Amino acid sequence: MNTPIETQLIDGKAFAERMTQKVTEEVAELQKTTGITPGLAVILVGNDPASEVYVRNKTKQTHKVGMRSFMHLLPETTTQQELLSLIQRLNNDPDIHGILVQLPLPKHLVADPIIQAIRPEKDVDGLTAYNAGKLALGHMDGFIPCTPLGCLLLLQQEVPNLRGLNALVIGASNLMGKPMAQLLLNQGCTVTIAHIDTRNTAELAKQADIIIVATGCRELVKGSWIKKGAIIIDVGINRIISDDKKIKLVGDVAFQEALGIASKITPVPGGVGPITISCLLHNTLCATKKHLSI
Ligand SMILES: Nc1nc(=O)c2c([nH]1)NC[C@@H]1CN(c3ccc(C(=O)N[C@@H](CCC(=O)O)C(=O)O)cc3)C=[N+]21
Repeated sequence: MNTPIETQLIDGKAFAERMTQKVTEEVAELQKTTGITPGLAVILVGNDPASEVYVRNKTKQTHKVGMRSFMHLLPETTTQQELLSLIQRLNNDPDIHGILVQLPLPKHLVADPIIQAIRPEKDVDGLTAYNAGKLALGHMDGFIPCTPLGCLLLLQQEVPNLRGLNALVIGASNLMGKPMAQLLLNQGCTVTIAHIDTRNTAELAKQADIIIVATGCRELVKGSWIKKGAIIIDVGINRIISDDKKIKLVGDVAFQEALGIASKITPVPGGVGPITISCLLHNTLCATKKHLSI
């Protein structure tokens, strides 16, 4: 009864590369026909090492697809007003089609008013009330946050029809868990959201055909929580010091334990992370096209 099954690793890197390739071709085509180059502004406040890695990756990829990247690295001491002024400036800059404020912000800043100051047409992170509301209404023409969008595209590749499946989303953030749940609901899944106060997450997980976990809690999901044949999307990125004293990335799923139980799983690294960036570039291209009304 408990014979292990073969677990397939979902290659997020290959998926991301295909997506990025398509964006590259479309950017070239857009330039040829309109002379316009999509521009993405990324704002990073302070010097959180993990955020610096992501922002550097984003810049590199933005250039790779032929877009312009406008990087704003601001000191830890930046005030709320300074950040708001910068957003206003970027909102009005015709060379900029997408604006992303890297989260989390330093503690003295209040993120929500800053995010809400972004013009919804340039909100490639999909975090403004307008875009979040669109998604909640089931409209797919607003901007969808990059990580949940990437998870959905990946899932759709693996399971063409998601209708009627039990999906458990663990984590309820505005950036990931909430929009993920909305997307899965729109696809006809029966969606449960577990979060920090949920008392029976393991029990809920055992019922799930799909588990998507984004908590920042390393190896939270144990092998014993997983239903045989379930599909696991691991959004967690936790840095640990391994036995050989090297920094190693691990996800929110006890990966070794999941092998032989899950039918498919995304590895960390090389799973969801690279797709997030491809989706950001995709959203920036969409923002540029919308701006040009094409
Ligand atoms: N406003 C905002 N929007 C975001 O989309 C956003 C954010 N804030 N804050 C932080 C999270 C995290 N995030 C990642 C992007 C790329 C990788 C990525 O490339 N990961 C590689 C490994 C990179 C590494 O070495 O850390 C991988 O998983 O294979 C991971 C995570 C975007 N986020």
